[in-house]
Amino acid sequence: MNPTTAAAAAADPSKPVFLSKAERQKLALQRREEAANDHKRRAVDHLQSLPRPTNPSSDRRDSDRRDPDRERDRERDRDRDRRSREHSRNEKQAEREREKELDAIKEQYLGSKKPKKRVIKPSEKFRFSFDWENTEDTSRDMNSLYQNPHEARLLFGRGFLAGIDRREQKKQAARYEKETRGEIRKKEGRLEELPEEAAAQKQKEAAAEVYDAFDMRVDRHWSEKKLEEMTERDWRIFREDFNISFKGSKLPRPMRNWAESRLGGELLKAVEKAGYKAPSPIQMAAIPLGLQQRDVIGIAETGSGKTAAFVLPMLTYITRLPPMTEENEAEGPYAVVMAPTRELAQQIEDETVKFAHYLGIKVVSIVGGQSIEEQGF
Ligand SMILES: Nc1ncnc2c1ncn2[C@@H]1O[C@H](COP(=O)(O)OP(=O)(O)OP(=O)(O)O)[C@@H](O)[C@H]1O
Repeated sequence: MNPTTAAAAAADPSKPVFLSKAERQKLALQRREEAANDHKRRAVDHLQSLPRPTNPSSDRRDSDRRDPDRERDRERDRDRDRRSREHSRNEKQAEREREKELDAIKEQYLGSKKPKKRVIKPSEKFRFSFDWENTEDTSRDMNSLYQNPHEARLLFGRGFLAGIDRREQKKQAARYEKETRGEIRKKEGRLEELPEEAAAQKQKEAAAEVYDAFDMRVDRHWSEKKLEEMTERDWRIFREDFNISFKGSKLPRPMRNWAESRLGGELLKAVEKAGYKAPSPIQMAAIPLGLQQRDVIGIAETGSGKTAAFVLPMLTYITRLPPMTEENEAEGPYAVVMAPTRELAQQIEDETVKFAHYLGIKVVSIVGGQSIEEQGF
């Protein structure tokens, strides 16, 4: 406002006063500043009027400060709780350790009982399974032919079904025959059964009560059978009788007696002369394998005839080799048997000599600690 206008306004306030642009801008700025200040003041007033948030810890601290005894008591309680918790935790830990130790002892003495992993056979794994059971099928076959399936009657009651008690089948057949005869009689208008029919029926019923020769048939023992008559079952019983078990593939049958062994005639004579009436189980099992020149690990108790079990096939093999002459004698012995002790070496020599003697085969045992020249000749 210039001095002239200001003076004029002061002189007469009711009169409109001309304000220049600069004066108007200045006035507007002043008004805005006042409004902003006013707004700020109101906001501050509002904040101060709000309730102040209380600080609990500071409150507690204040009250604690006021009551230190109570705080000490509380601290003591907390300490006691902590100690009792620790104690029970330690006890539980000790209990667990004791149980573990007990389990370890049990496992050592009773053996572990780890559950075996069940191996699912491929046939079980890939078996096709229907979504429903056969019995759940409630649909009825509309064809009456299939509603009452006919029970098979083999050869009009004369045959037998496998797996079903033969006596039961005979009784059923006799009953069926009686019923059929009755129906025929009715059709023919006869009331009474003919005496021969009644007798035949009685005979049939009586026969159904007893086991016939076929039912009672008992298979012969393997020892009464020829080699070619032996069945798988007979061989199984034979192996069980002599406690013979094998591990390996393409195994030959064990020999049941010396006659069935494929030892040469000379050797069989030697066996007879040695007084070996029947082969021992290890000989039954190992000699056929030895004669096939297979590698064998034979396990049998001491004194069970293991020596003859490998010596006899060895001698059989040697008899097939060309005889020893001046030309080939330097090539070495026909066979070498190694033994872990001198006693065993001598024992094997004695046993081998029993048979080799008849075949003209020379046997020597060579042991450590003695002159080789002395032993070789
Ligand atoms: N089939 C047989 N019949 C009768 N006696 C036999 C028969 N086979 C072996 N013997 C005799 O049985 C005795 C023991 O045989 P052998 O020494 O071969 O047994 P072993 O199983 O080798 O014993 P070890 O384990 O002590 O070596 C020998 O005197 C032997 O002559």
